[in-house]
Amino acid sequence: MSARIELRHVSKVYGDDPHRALTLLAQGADKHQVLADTGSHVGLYDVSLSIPAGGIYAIMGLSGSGKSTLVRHINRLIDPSAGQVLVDGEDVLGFSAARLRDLRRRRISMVFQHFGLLPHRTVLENVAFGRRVRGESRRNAQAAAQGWLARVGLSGHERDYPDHLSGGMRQRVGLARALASDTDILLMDEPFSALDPLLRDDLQSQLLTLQAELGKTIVFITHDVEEAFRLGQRIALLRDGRLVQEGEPAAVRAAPVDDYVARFVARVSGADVPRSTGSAPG
Ligand SMILES: Nc1ncnc2c1ncn2[C@@H]1O[C@H](COP(=O)(O)OP(=O)(O)OP(=O)(O)O)[C@@H](O)[C@H]1O
Repeated sequence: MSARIELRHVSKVYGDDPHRALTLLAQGADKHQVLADTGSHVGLYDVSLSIPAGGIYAIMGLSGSGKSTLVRHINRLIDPSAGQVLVDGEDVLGFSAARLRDLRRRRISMVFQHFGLLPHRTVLENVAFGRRVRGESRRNAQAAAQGWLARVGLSGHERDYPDHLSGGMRQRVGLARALASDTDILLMDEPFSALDPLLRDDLQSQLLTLQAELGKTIVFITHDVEEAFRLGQRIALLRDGRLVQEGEPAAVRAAPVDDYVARFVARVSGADVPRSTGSAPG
């Protein structure tokens, strides 16, 4: 169970006159010029990429580079100013309200940095929530939730409230909730960024194991290049709303397209960083 995702020439401008901004961008303006000229913020510009089914796809970039904007297009929390977003070859922009609801309930779940848990519900209820919303009985939903809580090491915390848990435990609840929803796509927006390094390492390992076992399509946002290289079977690097480079980590490491990418990959331990732009491997 998994799903393929494709973005075709996706642009997103936050502002009143996206067409003017897009015209300026097409003429070569960058997001700073567009902001100065039009007052609009460029979230993404002309991003095309293909996310294969059944793997972890890491999207990295500095703060404001457009990572969250990109993933929020996949479940249409954001609609593009231009371009197409396809899930398994179908353009989600053409979906009816009912199909969109179905997409969000049955096909795509999200894990956020700040957990997004329901504070007045227990851990078990939080994890069972997605299944309950889909109409599953309480008994079945909670049985499934219990199983996922055990998988992420939280057995015994079913009746706790999120506020009583540490950050790492809350993030595990978020992960269990997404997995319990049994969607084939997981969108993860900086899920481990707030955690200390050891916990983060631990959760990264767990995510790799779970992905290998379950074969989900995971889109994982991070500003941490080491995390991107550890988790991603493919990685994409965004800068100022543009896609700078995309590919398998080894290929990106071996041949960064420019100095900006080279500086990024130099931070990955063991990286063999070419000194000049676009150098061949070795
Ligand atoms: N609702 C919004 N209204 C106006 N501008 C926005 C909005 N959301 C995002 N932006 C702008 O779009 C650009 C990309 O933002 P986005 O949040 O996608 O980046 P990001 O890489 O996820 O950053 P971060 O790591 O800080 O979350 C930024 O310049 C941001 O200010």
